[in-house]
Amino acid sequence: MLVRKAAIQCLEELFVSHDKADSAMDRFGASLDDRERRFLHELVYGVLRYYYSLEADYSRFCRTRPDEVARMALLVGSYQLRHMRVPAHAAVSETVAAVLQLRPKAGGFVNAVLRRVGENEAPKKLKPNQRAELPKWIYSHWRDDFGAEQTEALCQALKEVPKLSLALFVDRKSWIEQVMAAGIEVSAGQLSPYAVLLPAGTDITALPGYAAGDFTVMDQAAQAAVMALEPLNPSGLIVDVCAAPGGKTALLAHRFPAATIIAVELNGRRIPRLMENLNRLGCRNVQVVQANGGVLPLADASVDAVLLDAPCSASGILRRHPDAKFLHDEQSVAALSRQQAELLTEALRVAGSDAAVVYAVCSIHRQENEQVLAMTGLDWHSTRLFPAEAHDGFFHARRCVDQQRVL
Ligand SMILES: C[S@@+](CC[C@H](N)C(=O)[O-])C[C@H]1O[C@@H](n2cnc3c(N)ncnc32)[C@H](O)[C@@H]1O
Repeated sequence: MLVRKAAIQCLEELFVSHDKADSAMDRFGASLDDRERRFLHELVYGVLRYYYSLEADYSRFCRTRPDEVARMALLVGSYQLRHMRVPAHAAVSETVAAVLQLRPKAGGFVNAVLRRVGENEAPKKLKPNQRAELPKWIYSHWRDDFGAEQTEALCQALKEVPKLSLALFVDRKSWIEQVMAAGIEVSAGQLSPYAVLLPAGTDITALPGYAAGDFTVMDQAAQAAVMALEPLNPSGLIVDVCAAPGGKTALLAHRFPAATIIAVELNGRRIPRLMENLNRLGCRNVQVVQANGGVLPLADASVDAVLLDAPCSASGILRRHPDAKFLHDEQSVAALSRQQAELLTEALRVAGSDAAVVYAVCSIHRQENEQVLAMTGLDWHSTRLFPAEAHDGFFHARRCVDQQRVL
């Protein structure tokens, strides 16, 4: 009952205060033990993944619109009934017990509706966005931009639990052999020579080289953005703008060991983790600078390469962060698009005319992809990776060289 109560509180926090799911779980799950925290995670993430079909499901039995606590409880209860192997009577009674603690008056209503959900099959007919488990606005944009078939496939991929993807900083072939010898399923990723894929839920602390910092968790689609950066001078100056928590900085540092890398991060609270990660991963050629990527403390045309991994709406990684679909709307995406263009303009200022420049975001919305590039007036070679079984959704673009900057 305690876990269900925490799940209802986390979801309410997310929907009312727009807090991220992870920070809400830290707050409301603080007193839970490890097993309970895993259950809390499953409930909260499960509801966020299947929100639209769950809402369509229980709404059939509501005559009035439930208040927020009751609504969250109906989602948590319906998720257990439809997607978990919790006995139906426990799913209902434990969820109702949690509601009685939070909003006693809503207990009878939640009980009656959840019982009806349990007695009936899930609705067969859902609207396209409900089937896709997406807000209407995202579904319509994607269907218009990518077509119905591609949208269907990528939405299916977004419902799957993603594989564990690592960036490995030691010889990949022998590491894979070692892991296979231990009876763990593992394969090389196709998008980066550093990538390895393991089953979801693999305990990374049990993998070889964990203590030595031989790898970091990073989706191979994100690694592909780092691979796209090809400076003419691999021992020159590389700037990584928007660097924390430092996954791509670490990959850059290992890929270009003779280069000097400046990792720029605005948020001071994220810098200790960035430094800790770089230290743990043995990156000796990185200087961390706290600065605004929109006003870089660097002269014009002074660097050999820039990677800009801009803040975005995370639409490509919804299966890892299903809360992101509720934390953004069309207005916030438009604001992000403007911020991304400003950061990119500044990245181009510090890059020499023959410097390598890569723009990257973990969102696949055109507003955060091609529309941002269009604002530079330059030609770009861009790659949009749709979410798939073996990787997240990601977008990266490399500036085509041999062109004058038009600012
Ligand atoms: C997408 S995350 C970067 C992930 C990182 N590159 C990695 O691979 O681990 C975006 C980061 O940009 C930072 N950020 C946001 N606005 C910024 C700005 N104006 N200048 C510099 N950093 C910024 C955020 O604090 C966040 O740490």
